[in-house]
Amino acid sequence: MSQGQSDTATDTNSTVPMIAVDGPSGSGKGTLCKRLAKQLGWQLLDSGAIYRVLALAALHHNVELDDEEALVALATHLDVAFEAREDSEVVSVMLEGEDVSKAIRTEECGAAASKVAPFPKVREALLQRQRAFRTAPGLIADGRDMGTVVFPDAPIKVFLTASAEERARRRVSQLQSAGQSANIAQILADIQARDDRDMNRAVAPLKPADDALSLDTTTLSLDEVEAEVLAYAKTRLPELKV
Ligand SMILES: Nc1ncnc2c1ncn2[C@@H]1O[C@H](COP(=O)(O)OP(=O)(O)O)[C@@H](O)[C@H]1O
Ligand SMILES: Nc1ccn([C@H]2C[C@H](O)[C@@H](COP(=O)(O)OP(=O)(O)O)O2)c(=O)n1
Repeated sequence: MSQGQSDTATDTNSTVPMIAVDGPSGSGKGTLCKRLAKQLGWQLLDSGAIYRVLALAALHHNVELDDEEALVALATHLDVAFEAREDSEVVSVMLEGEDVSKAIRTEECGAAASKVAPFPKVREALLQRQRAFRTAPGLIADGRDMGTVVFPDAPIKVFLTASAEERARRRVSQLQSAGQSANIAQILADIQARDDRDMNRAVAPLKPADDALSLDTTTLSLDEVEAEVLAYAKTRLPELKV
């Protein structure tokens, strides 16, 4: 099937084990998923990076963030690649051959990604590209609709939450460690605006799948979150080697 065509509700590689991790910005999905992928030796899908790259491509090509048809054309032909560097664990995100790993991580790009994401045809155009990541030995998928739409038959689904205030504090420390200045009130407002857009869109809204483990990480350390998710994963897939 070519990208952009509609598909049935399930993905095609449903025998490959996987963990779907969804949740709002700053709940700890990215950090948890990187740890799990390393621990299990599985593939990693950072679906948010794909939406961020699409938003960046729209800015580069002067496409308005509300022009659905133009965004669909961009999404269908999006020249995005995830390149592992030989000398480190870092994965570079490439757009049209250019390393955009840093450019896509700004709060502005996150907000722009959340604005291109509500369009149903845009999401459909990116569906197969995401499902193609489900290859042996397994997949850790990070996003908003991994457990509900992209991989509804994932055997393990986790939904991370944390209070908006805690998520804003985490984002501020993250930006400060990267040498950037950050205003907590502004970051909190950005997080709340993004939550509102992501949770209230008509298609693939941010919400836990019915069969997901919901975990509030507000007062948990990263180690505690990882341990709890791995313990849960073992109950669902006893053959898991951890
Ligand atoms: N449970 C936690 N305790 C403390 N810091 C956390 C926790 N989870 C995530 N963080 C930190 O918060 C920041 C945002 O986490 P990240 O994994 O990027 O969230 P998300 O992918 O959900 O937006 C990172 O700097 C990360 O190290
Ligand atoms: N599966 C996904 C992943 C991200 N998105 C959209 C909505 C999000 O606000 C943006 C950015 O997602 P990303 O996961 O990179 O953002 P955070 O790291 O959680 O701040 O993309 C989506 O609609 N569906």
